[in-house]
Amino acid sequence: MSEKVVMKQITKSFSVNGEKLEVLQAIDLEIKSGEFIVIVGHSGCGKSTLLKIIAGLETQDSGSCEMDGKAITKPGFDRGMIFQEHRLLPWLSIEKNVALSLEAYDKAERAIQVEKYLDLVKLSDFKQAYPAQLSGGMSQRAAIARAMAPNPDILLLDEPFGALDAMTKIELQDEVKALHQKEKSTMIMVTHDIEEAVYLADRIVVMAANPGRIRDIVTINLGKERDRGSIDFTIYRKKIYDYFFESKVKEPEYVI
Ligand SMILES: Nc1ncnc2c1ncn2[C@@H]1O[C@H](COP(=O)(O)OP(=O)(O)OP(=O)(O)O)[C@@H](O)[C@H]1O
Repeated sequence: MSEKVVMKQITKSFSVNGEKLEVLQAIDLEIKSGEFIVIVGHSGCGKSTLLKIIAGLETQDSGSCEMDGKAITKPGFDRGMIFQEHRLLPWLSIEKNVALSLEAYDKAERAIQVEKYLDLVKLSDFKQAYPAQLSGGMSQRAAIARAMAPNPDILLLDEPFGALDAMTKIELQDEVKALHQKEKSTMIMVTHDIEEAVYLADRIVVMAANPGRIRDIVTINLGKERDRGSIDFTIYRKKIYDYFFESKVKEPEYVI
């Protein structure tokens, strides 16, 4: 696999109430084409800022961020982004919302892509519905279809399932996982949910806060089909959990 994204010595500060807030410090990260990367870390450690730099929505103060060897300077259809809230336009039907990301396509191709992705996220029967007529999970599925329809090389997911109930979240995790395997796009997700991270990631980037920096990168050697109840899964979950919380229960020794 070749490198899709290469970040070198990224730093980023914001000015808050006249004070300089150092948000990202010396971030070095290489993401391979087709990888599923999940970023975890305490609230405010700079996860979304990192994602926005890859999206071209924020610019680093120093260091470089490249995609396929070219500096990222602005957003583009080669990167799709999904947020915690679906951000669908309420006055457009679901199919028209999805078609919005397909400006560069001609009418016939646009219709094919809309059909394909609404089918993949199981919303074909709701293409003429409006966002207010969909549940939270369905709206998020529509947002996934909209982001994936232009065939982006990279899908950036910023806590996409954070506002969903537990059952819907599990269903959508499986759908995103299936899409990743089918479409072979590179996926970079931010989450607070450690189980979600272990379920989906090829590698988990563990961040530390103040300033935001990479504390560790954990490769998840669990294959593609993962059982949330297996011992190996539980060991990984605890390994990630232990980066953030001191365990009060004495666990048996484990080695990964
Ligand atoms: N545009 C901005 N202007 C000023 N400060 C900002 C801006 N964007 C982010 N920040 C600050 O940068 C820090 C990191 O924000 P960021 O959203 O990247 O963190 P996060 O790890 O994604 O947090 P959370 O998990 O709570 O979403 C926070 O203290 C935030 O207040």
